[in-house]
Amino acid sequence: MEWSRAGPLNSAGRRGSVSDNGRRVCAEQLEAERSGAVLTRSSPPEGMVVDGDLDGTGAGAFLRPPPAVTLSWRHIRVRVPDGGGPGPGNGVARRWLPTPSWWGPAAAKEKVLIHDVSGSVDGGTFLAVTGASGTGKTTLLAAITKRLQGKSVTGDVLLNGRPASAALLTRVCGFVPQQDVATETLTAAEHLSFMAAVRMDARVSAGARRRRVLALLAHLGLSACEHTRLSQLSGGERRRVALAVQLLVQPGPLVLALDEPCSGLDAEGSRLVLEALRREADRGRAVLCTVHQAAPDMLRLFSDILVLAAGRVVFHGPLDKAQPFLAESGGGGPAGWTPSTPLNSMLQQLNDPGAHLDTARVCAAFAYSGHARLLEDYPTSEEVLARAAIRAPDIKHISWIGEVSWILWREAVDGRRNKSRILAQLAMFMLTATIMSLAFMEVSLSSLAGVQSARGLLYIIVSEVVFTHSYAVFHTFPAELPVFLREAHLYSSSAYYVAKVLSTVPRALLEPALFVSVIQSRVDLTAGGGFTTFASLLGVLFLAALTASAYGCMLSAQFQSHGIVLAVTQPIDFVTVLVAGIFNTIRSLPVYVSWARFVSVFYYCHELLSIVYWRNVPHIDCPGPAGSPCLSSGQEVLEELGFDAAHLTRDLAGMAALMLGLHALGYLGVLRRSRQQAAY
Ligand SMILES: Nc1ncnc2c1ncn2[C@@H]1O[C@H](COP(=O)(O)OP(=O)(O)OP(=O)(O)O)[C@@H](O)[C@H]1O
Repeated sequence: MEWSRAGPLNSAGRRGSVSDNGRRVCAEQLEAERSGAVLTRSSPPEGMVVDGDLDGTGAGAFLRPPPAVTLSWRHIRVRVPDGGGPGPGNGVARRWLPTPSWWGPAAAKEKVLIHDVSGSVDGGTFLAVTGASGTGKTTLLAAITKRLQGKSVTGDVLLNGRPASAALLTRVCGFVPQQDVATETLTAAEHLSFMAAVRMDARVSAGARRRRVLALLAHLGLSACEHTRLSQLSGGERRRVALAVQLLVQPGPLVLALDEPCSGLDAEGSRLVLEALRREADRGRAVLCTVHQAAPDMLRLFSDILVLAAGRVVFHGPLDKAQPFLAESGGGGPAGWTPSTPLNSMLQQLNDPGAHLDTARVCAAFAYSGHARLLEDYPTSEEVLARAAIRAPDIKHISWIGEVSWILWREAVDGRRNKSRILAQLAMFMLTATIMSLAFMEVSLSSLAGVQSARGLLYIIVSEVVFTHSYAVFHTFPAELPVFLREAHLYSSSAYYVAKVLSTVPRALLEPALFVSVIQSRVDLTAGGGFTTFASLLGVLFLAALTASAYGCMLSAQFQSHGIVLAVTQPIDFVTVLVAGIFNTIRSLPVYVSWARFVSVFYYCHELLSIVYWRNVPHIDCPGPAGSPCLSSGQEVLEELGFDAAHLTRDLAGMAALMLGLHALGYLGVLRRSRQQAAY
């Protein structure tokens, strides 16, 4: 098979013309914009705007055509440790357990997902990466955009013939994964506004950002969904919102890579998405997307196709060359392809494991074709090297405070949309307070029983506030991890952590205040100490709620799953409650246990509340028979508990230090996560 002179990789051939095509389109559009003409290049669906003021600045999208770009990859090989094999030796267990012979032979050490794949895509090209499920389409897409983590990847990725770093590719190559994750309660416009704020140049005004968002929504046929929550969008609308996010920054990504943008969509939804992508390619971007199965009329939207089978290339080249190549190299085999077999049915057979095709034979035919050699040589050809080196766009990022503010804004919107859950939690908290106030309203300090009840009440307040505020945030980071990892390159981890912590503050202030106010309405929590004592109690509980929430943040930032967080907290809760002076006096604890009180929010809070309460009780009646046990003052109660009124300042400082220490650990947990798994 010989099509090298007409092939896409030939300097005089189609790739050159596709790329030129992209520039030509831009020039045409520029001319049209100048003359005020309306462009209708690719017949958009109704309601979809092809052109317009996409940058929201009045300049028009095409005044800045993207530079000519060629993304190439050479000898890409992706390997993973093979965790398969017989017996329970998979994954973590394999590393620690010996492999007894009865589990069967040891499994191979690694599995190759992508075998020495080379290829290239120019600006102006719309490349379909297709193949059966599990053939490595997603892996290849992630490898050539350097988004792949945790797998051993070798080979080169080049931009205009020069080696491209992961950082550069992150900046110039938009990547839309198959399952896009976002804050689901936001509307399409809100989500885009947030993304515009953290992605676009900080010098772009808020008004221009807003116009850009609206123009993109119109451009992608999403104007009707402007105020629809992401969770309520259809699959196709959702994909187009994800595409809009990638197009926010001008001049936009030179390369757009999308993993299965049509998965789960009906024919109409797929058409809308692919047509939108086609237009992006027509503007000079290199657009690659994986497609599991594309109907013939969808396939026609692509200019090039890369067919994979078991991590090897079956064919990579212009769409119109695929059918003749496959007919020739696969002819005579069990498939019985002839020159008239439609490409679509060939692809279907390739995707069907039941067809038992000898894909190795077709792959070999491609590997030994002159075309495959051209694919390897093309990235460093004179034509490609003559193009300007690609540099990351000079974008001024918003300030750290700006990042915190925008993340807080998103938290606030999310909170507003979840207000029924928040109100239900508050109502339950208040119900608990009401029940407690009813249960303890008869408390009188004129007997030992009354003293015990007062001690019990203080402890229940401590445990209610601490448990509620720590458990309330256990889910925070595990639940948001996918969103955070997708966005980790858009804002700093510290801004994210600080915003998440700040968003817990209103609740930590409001709930204890309401809680003790409800109890105070029936039971005197000040022991006659008046407003000052009540304010002191509140202050202690605010600090305790903030520290408990710091503990929750720390634990949830360390572990990926909410279930693990709940499992880990149990022994920690047990020890920290044990040393809080509730079930035994502090004095009775052995040294090797009692030190734990200095990291126990229960201990600090319990001692502080006890000091604030009992120091107002100079005298307690001891009405029982002479010689019966008696605590005759608040001071004696404190001593009995093992507490000391002189610890007031020490405990306040200790609790504040504990809070800061827990947040430092929590932040380190978030930082570790952001580095371990980059956005994919
Ligand atoms: N970390 C890993 N360890 C072992 N195997 C892996 C790992 N990641 C991916 N694989 C395997 O690599 C192969 C390619 O996966 P990939 O997701 O790239 O396929 P795909 O062609 O995109 O499939 P689909 O169309 O179903 O999305 C699959 O067989 C998958 O099970």
